[in-house]
Amino acid sequence: MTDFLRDLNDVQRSAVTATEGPVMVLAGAGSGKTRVITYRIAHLIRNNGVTPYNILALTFTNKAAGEMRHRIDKLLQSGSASGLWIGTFHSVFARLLRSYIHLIGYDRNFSIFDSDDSKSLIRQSMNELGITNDSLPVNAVQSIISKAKNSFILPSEFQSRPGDYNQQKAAKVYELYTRKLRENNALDFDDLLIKPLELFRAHEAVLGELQETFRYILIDEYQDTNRAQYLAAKMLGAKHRNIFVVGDDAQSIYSWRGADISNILNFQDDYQDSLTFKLVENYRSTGTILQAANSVIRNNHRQIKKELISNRSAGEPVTLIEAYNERQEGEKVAEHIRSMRQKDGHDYSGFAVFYRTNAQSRVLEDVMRQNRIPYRIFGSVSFYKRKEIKDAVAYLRFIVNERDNESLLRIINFPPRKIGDVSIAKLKEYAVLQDSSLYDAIRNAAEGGFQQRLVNALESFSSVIEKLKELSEYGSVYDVLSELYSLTAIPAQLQAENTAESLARYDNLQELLSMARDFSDHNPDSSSLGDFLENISLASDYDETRESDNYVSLMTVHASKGLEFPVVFITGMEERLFPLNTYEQDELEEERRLFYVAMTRAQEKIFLSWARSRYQYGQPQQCLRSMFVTEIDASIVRTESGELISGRSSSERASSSGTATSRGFQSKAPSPQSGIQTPRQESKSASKGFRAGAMVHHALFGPGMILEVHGSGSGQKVKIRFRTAGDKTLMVQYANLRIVS
Ligand SMILES: Nc1ncnc2c1ncn2[C@@H]1O[C@H](COP(=O)(O)OP(=O)(O)OP(=O)(O)O)[C@@H](O)[C@H]1O
Ligand SMILES: [Mg+2]
Repeated sequence: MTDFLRDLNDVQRSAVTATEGPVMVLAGAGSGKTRVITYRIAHLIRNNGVTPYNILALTFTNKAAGEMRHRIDKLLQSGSASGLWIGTFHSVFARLLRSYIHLIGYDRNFSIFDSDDSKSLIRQSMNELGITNDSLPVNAVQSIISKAKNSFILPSEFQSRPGDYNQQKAAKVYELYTRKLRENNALDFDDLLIKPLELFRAHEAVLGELQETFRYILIDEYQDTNRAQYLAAKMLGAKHRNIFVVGDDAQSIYSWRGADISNILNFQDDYQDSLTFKLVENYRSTGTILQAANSVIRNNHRQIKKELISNRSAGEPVTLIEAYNERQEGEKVAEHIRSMRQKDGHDYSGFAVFYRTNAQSRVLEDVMRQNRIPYRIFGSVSFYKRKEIKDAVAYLRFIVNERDNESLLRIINFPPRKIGDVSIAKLKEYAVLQDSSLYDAIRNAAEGGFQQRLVNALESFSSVIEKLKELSEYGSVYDVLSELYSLTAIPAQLQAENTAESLARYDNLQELLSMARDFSDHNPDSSSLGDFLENISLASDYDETRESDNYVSLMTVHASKGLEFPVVFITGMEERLFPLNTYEQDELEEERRLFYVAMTRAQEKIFLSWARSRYQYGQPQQCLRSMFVTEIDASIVRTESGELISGRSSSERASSSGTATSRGFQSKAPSPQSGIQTPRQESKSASKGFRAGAMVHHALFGPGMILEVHGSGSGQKVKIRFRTAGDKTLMVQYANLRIVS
């Protein structure tokens, strides 16, 4: 046994050394689940002599994979982990598909479409089917298709399912969209998960080979796997059955993406002989932080009871920041960062600022900039989603995959070559007539009877492509990209424009060039364009961080999963923001788990902030403090001046006297009860407004949220969760309830 196992507590060590057969670790935040995976891999390699190539480790982000690899290398004190399969489901499966996808009718050089590309293809499909965005929004269709894919329902099956009119229309789009993806030789993100399943089912020999390769499978954040991921893991692990999963049901926050918490609950059913370990000691956070997190998550009904105790001292109380608007909220956050830096000597990198929705980041970002606090923002418009980057990447993608019409259409007239939509439509027709690809039609345009002007423009385009293609055969990614810049003069144009925006875009293109150089330097063996593109396609918003930099991290709560920071600010603690508009109990519980995730990222100190007024939907809205704040044990929460907080805030009092309007009155989707109303008007229509999820106020019990509504008329009863008084069922007729929002 090697020394490093001493860095683990007894249960962790048992989980690490129980290497054979199915094992699950079910444990709360910060209890060392990720650490156990890391050590287990090191143990398999060092102490059990397993070849790294036979180990498959699946993490939630590429960054987590990188860190894990780095730690394993450190534990083994050599490069002996090379060959290890480690990455996200998406990246590992993309790698597998590069080897085998020809067996199910794609070329190995397939493109990976991001969600914008896929939306554009769905829009095209809808157009062709004569379905307008007004009758059925493209976003809705995209989400229906994605859900179907994640549940592993193929178009044919989806079409034969009974469904309402919209479902049926979506089913048609799904079918055409699938066909178009294939024509483009492209996969969307969901395909990266389901194509392997298709492959495994159709080609048992391939599955057998992979089962043999992956003798040990380890999965982090198992609570957030969806059905396709679950099935894939199960199939790959079926032979050796050395499948090791770690997770925390209280941190399941991706059900909107199809994650299925029952995967964790079913593990024991699937593997009757499995071992389960529970880790109860939290090494990350102070006692106070855990007390705060535990007091909140206790309000969820659906959870596996787990114990979590801190092995650290109580530490500092939670500080609640109250601001009059979102700008002051940001200012206060910046002020606390500045003063804590001076007082406690934290680096900027010791601070993280979280928000529930991306829209909140703009003001926070402004404030950081104005206060000269270095920051980095994750998850808004990610680097790779910027127009100039997408344009350059589209060129690269097209060079690799000539059938990628999405990319082709993006670049054919960029920079402008006077090739308009009408010409493109004609070219498409010509391609169909010739039974050729669109690019072949372009190359043969001279024979197609098109105007000479157009033929010339197309020739100038294809000559750029052909030159770059040739260069990509022997040149590095860096060479290809610099040649692209010079042939198209895109950066030069931006520089010449000389506006703040164009210069920022110029800088981004230069950044892409440095990345290409970096990539070529770090991957001398595989510096192919295809690999570079794969890295780009699979980079997620939260992967953009660089270790050495010293900056404050700004990110959504979703992006914070698995991470830890000494000081955490959770902003926008307001009703209808965090928790976000929720009407269903399930959704509220998911919001609460999100809040739990946010709090448990903190090691030393949590700040919660909220604004009494916030600009939303184009106008300032009055806000109520989040019910989640009240759920935290009041004894450990202090105001900025160090006082205990009272159960209700000043604005809640204001609203109960009928002077303030709540943001909640203006809902995004117009409904009979929407529009700005005063609480007084609202209470007149009170009986109509009683619905699960509505916030109400009771003279005696104070604020609460309706969980269930039973009956109607004079017999109507409602079950309400009061913030301080707990759950009560009341008769509407007598309860004198006022609907707050
Ligand atoms: N036995 C231990 N001794 C010292 N430190 C530990 C031990 N176990 C875990 N830690 C530290 O505690 C912190 C939390 O561990 P880790 O990130 O593995 O927890 P986790 O269960 O994966 O958390 P999350 O649920 O948030 O993903 C890390 O900094 C880790 O290094
Ligand atoms: Mg973890």
